[in-house]
Amino acid sequence: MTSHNVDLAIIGSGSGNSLITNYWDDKKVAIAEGSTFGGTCLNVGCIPTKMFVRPAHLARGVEEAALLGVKMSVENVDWPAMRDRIFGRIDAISSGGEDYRERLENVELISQYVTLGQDNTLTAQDGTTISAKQLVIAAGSRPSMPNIEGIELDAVHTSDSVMRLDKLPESLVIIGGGYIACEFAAMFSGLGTKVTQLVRSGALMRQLDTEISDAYNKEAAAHWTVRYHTEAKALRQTDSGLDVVLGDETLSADAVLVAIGRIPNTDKIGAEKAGLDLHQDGRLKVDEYQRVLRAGKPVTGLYALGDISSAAQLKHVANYEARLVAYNLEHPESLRKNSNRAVPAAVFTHPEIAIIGLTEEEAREQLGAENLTVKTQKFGDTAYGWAMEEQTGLFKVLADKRTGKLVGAHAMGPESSNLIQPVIMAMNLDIDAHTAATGQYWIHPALMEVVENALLGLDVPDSGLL
Ligand SMILES: Cc1cc2nc3c(=O)[nH]c(=O)nc-3n(C[C@H](O)[C@H](O)[C@H](O)COP(=O)(O)OP(=O)(O)OC[C@H]3O[C@@H](n4cnc5c(N)ncnc54)[C@H](O)[C@@H]3O)c2cc1C
Ligand SMILES: NC(=O)c1ccc[n+]([C@@H]2O[C@H](COP(=O)([O-])OP(=O)(O)OC[C@H]3O[C@@H](n4cnc5c(N)ncnc54)[C@H](O)[C@@H]3O)[C@@H](O)[C@H]2O)c1
Repeated sequence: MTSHNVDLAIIGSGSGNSLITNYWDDKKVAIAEGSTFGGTCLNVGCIPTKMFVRPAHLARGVEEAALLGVKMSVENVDWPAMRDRIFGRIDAISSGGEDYRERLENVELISQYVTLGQDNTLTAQDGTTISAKQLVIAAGSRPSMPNIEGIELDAVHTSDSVMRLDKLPESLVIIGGGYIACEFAAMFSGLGTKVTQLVRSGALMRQLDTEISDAYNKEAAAHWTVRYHTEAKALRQTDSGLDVVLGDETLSADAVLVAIGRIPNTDKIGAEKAGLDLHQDGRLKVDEYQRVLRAGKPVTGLYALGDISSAAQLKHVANYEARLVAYNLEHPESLRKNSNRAVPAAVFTHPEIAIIGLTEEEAREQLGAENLTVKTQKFGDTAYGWAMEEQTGLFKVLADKRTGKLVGAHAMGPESSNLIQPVIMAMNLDIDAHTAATGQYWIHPALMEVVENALLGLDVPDSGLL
């Protein structure tokens, strides 16, 4: 039986892989990865999805062009070429990263699933044991599946498999109304698939600020079919695809995509058996230094990061936590705390959405309505918005009237994920709204003027700048 004694062991090769800095060059490290090297973001998450979003966006360009007096048509969507270009790049990056780790003398790559034992030990599927001075759990999350008849059928997909389909489905039923469902609904419908999205509640992306959520739901429903208050009761194989039973009614589709949330892999690593503290949703509990808790106390030398412990299942959060854990592993005598700064996110659906901080409802509750100032700037009321004939985009900012402190921003429209960054910067660096608006030049007539105008529209104290 093989056993390894190492200075550092890591479960998971997503953000966990970046913990292996030069500091470990003269020390022993083991990294366990039971699936494809590189984790979710690279192989089945952020990167391939956005590589599909781009061609879908181009295909949708026909709509915008028509508004501007250019008649275009999409001749052909070559799904196999698109898919092979995307995974031709991604698979090579994954296997290149794996080869690199395998070649490093100080690193032991364990290409198997492992489970936790006592005192920072791990056991692999073939019985290999790893005993580590410090251990990091970065084992991520996986798609959650509803318990309905037919869920195991071949034509039922999750985000793990739907991007590798042999051909572009003519029709697709998507179950779910969150990030993944809305990104794939926009992507497949943009490429020409007839998409029907089934949502249990009365709104897609219902956690959004209500003004943005209302605007987004209107736009989504104008581009693909959204069925609210609708649940799939059973899925049945047919000669041509699947029947999706809704109750009295049945929909037919080539394929079904399930996107109803992701569950942390704590069960897979045996976290409960190892006595580690869990949140109700199955995440590991960690303290402000990312140390894993057992009976409310941090376990010496045991850290967690990313989807397995974070409320925000986002790659920039996993990467930030990896930088923090890397620092703390290397400086056990002077640990640094998680900044707990506001977490931004963007949803690459159509139209694109970006968010940071409080919604208007939350801000009213927290600051008091009388202390809140809000401005919603229409993209269509700026020079570049005219150039684009933009009719739906919104950029909303919220601030404390008394101090000018920005407390949130919510955007829907082209390039929202980029446009929101100056507000993220102002919020993180504590720059008040008036200084952010007037303390710099804003390039004219760039689309970014949407943000300038939104900030200028707030009722906040004058910074003295012009
Ligand atoms: C379709 C999709 C699109 C997304 N798009 C975005 C986006 O645009 N922007 C964004 O910020 N976030 C996005 N995300 C979320 C983002 O991908 C995750 O938050 C991030 O990848 C989490 O990183 P991680 O290191 O915590 O986990 P992962 O990258 O999932 O890594 C965990 C690794 O651990 C391995 N593992 C698990 N259990 C074991 C075990 N017992 N033994 C050995 N190995 C194990 C897994 O195989 C996996 O490779 C998306 C996610 C999905 C699914
Ligand atoms: N652009 C991005 O940053 C990005 C993109 C994709 C995924 N992600 C991350 O991945 C996470 C998971 O994405 P997701 O879309 O799977 O989850 P989600 O939490 O965003 O949305 C899940 C949706 O499924 C619904 N739902 C839950 N159970 C259901 C059931 N049994 N039947 C029908 N509907 C049900 C929920 O009401 C919700 O609308 C996201 O929360 C996000 O953090 C981020």
